[in-house]
Amino acid sequence: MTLKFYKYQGTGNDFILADNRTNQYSSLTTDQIRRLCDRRFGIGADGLMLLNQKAGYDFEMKYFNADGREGSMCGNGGRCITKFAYHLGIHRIDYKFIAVDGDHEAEIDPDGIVSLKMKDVDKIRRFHSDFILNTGSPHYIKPVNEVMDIDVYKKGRDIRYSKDFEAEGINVNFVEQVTDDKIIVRTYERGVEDETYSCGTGVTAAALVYYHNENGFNDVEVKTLGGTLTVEFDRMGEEKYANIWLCGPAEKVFEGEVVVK
Ligand SMILES: N[C@H](CCC[C@H](N)C(=O)O)C(=O)O
Repeated sequence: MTLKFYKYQGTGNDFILADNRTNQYSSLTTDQIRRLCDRRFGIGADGLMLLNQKAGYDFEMKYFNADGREGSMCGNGGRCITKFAYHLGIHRIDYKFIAVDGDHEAEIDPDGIVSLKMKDVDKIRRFHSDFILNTGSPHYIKPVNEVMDIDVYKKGRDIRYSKDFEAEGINVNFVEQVTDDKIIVRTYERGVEDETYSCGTGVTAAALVYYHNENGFNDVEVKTLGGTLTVEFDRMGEEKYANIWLCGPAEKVFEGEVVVK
């Protein structure tokens, strides 16, 4: 099969996208997706997404991690696929799409910034001196000093493959607070099994945890290795977070065709 693909990135979290509205790519296998995402044998990406047709929605987002397996929600992916939908001619003021964790809304600013509404969060678990929560994907949040000096691959891997998380896996975020409304996040991603330049659901999780700690923000600027995102949300009483929006750039990098064997 020949795959017509589009490469996108959102703060350095990069994806292969394909228009699957006629189901022509639905038969892609785990091995084929893993190979396409491989940075030496393939196009190279943190994940692959299919844009599917879905009644009642502008589109459906089907997301696969770089290991070829279907992942849980991807925040940067959701922002990139919205831009992709726009480029395919699906023009809306308010996009409505469905992903693995349910319904999402998204908007594209005149300056190209894409904002994505994330699912509500109603539980943040304490785990020793760290935190665990699900923002569409499961996240482990570890507060640290000097996040740039951390060996994210090694330390992230140790947590991800520890007894508590080995079976299901978890995404591990190391977070440094810079000022009252600014944090830096570095993420070890499950399914990529490496550090990525940015993880949207991880950035969202980190922003919520810092509010949960009553540091008082509801509009948090988050720096990642690949750029800056903002997270806006309302805290509705104890441990209930709603109207969570993840905002930042999402750009097409190139497009092409590849023969998939
Ligand atoms: N990069 C993604 C997270 C992908 C989730 C995936 N790593 C999984 O746990 O299935 C993001 O921007 O939110």
